[in-house]
Amino acid sequence: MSAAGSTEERSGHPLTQLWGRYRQYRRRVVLAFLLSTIRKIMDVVPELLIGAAIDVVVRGADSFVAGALGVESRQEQLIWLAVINAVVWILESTADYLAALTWRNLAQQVEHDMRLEAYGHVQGLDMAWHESRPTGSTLAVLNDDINQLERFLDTGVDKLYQVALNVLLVGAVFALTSVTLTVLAFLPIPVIVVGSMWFQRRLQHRYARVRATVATISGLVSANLGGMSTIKTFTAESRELERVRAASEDYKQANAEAIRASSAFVPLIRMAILTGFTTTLLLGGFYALDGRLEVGLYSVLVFMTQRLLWPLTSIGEVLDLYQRAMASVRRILHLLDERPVTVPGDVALPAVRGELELAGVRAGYGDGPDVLRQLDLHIPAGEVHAIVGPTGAGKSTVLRMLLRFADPREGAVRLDGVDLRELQWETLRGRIGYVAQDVFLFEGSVADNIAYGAPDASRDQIVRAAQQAAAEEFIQQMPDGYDTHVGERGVTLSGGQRQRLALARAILRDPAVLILDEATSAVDNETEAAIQRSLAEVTVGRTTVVVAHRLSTVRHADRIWVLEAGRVAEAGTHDELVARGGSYADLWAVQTGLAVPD
Ligand SMILES: Nc1ncnc2c1ncn2[C@@H]1O[C@H](COP(=O)(O)OP(=O)(O)OP(=O)(O)O)[C@@H](O)[C@H]1O
Repeated sequence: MSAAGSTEERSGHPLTQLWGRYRQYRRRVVLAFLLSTIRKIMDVVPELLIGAAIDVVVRGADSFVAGALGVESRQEQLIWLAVINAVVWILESTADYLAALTWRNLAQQVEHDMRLEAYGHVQGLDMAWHESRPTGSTLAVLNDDINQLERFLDTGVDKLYQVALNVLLVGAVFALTSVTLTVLAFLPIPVIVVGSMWFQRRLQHRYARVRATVATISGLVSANLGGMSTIKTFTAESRELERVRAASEDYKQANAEAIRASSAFVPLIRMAILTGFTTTLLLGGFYALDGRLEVGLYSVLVFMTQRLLWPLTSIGEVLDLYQRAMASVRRILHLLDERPVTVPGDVALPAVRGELELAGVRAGYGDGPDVLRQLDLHIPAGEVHAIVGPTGAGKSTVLRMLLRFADPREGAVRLDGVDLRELQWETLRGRIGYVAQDVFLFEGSVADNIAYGAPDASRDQIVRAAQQAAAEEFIQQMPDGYDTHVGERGVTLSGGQRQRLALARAILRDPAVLILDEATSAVDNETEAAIQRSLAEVTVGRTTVVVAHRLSTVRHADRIWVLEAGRVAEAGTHDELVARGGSYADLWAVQTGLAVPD
């Protein structure tokens, strides 16, 4: 099992799995099939009526209609046939409308449910899972693959069913008429079926490749859109265009292969149809001339052969849709089969004091090397502790452990003495305020963003949190103050402003534990001083863990942990560490200008 997640593949055909998964729609599926059946039956009847009409004209009082309805006059018989025909057409039109409505609504409903289920599922997967794959490829499943399934359910299933039902119904008419003709007219069908299966197999892996290339393009494009400023800074536009071109070329190639295979299908079927049609035309004609077959029935059979075989040409198109949809369903189900590794426990602490502890923690990413090695760290409730150290020492990884974005490979992380693995998310993450290095702001107003973790907060509470985070001043200078819209990822705000909003957001929840990852790295000295003053106020009564590069921000901490290569190199108060003359003292000297780095 990799740290990125485990997969629990359910076996079985994708459609069987869907059938099992969406039990609530079974009745609607049955209804849709029923309506499709009525429509198809009504669709075949006019052909029989044509035969009956010819029969009336040729045989008069001896016709099938005369026998069935007890009407002798040809004119009257024809009027009856016209009335029946009108009724059949009305029934067919009604069934057609209702069938289309049922299938399409079903497709929309399944698409909606599946999108919600898949998105909800993705939200529940580990951070490690999210970090281990490009966002774009997850997006491709959530958008393209789910749309592909919708397209198939919308018209594909119905078309496939129509083709199969057609063979059955027309087959029944043939069988009732002449066994010889049935055998001959149906001769092409095994060729078509075997041919279809052969094509299907050839198409299957081609479509899997098409879906995979879609995911690659989506991943690349969404990553590039996110990193547009970097692309522009390095004038890498043409290089990136080239990469997208290569990925798109791959997609085109994969699609071209699939199209080549699926297009060859129709000509093959046309040849088979020609054989069946010619046989019925000639042999049926000879039978009619010999008087072994009624003229009316002969005309029915000729029409029916057309009926039987021509729709089979659309089977290629339907199979195409089917194969694409199945490739998509497999990808969706594969995503749904991903299981989170870090699942919540069931312990709920009534009140969280905020004591934190890492005991003998060994941790890392994926299958990579250990990033934290036998780390012991104890943070008593209510104290302010800082974690410092060179870049890559594992500071952010410690915070990751505290938020339980991942579990340690060895050792334990505890909150108030309880292993995090035993706690409910609400007790753990619900009681922690976290300000990340890279602040994410949502579409909405400034106030909405501050209240993100406490949607019921009053405007007064929001303003108070903003004041504590030293954000009040710049918010008031914005065009609509707290109602100013901040765009996607808060692009209208500076890095420092974003950090302060994130801080206000964390404070508003009144968390027992406040975790700040470089929360003041993007602010100027004056703002930092303002935040420091606010922090002195907001950290009272709650445990605070601060990761910082700028040591001035943490010099008043109750304890400073200096990490080096995943271990605690030294720990103590600022004064103790400076007096000790170790790596912290060196770093302090460099940062305060008392020494120059080597
Ligand atoms: N998502 C990740 N996947 C794989 N390795 C990672 C990931 N994040 C961090 N690492 C690795 O873990 C190690 C510690 O990273 P971490 O971010 O904890 O260090 P840090 O002390 O916070 O560094 P900085 O001060 O630069 O933020 C680094 O070697 C880094 O390469």
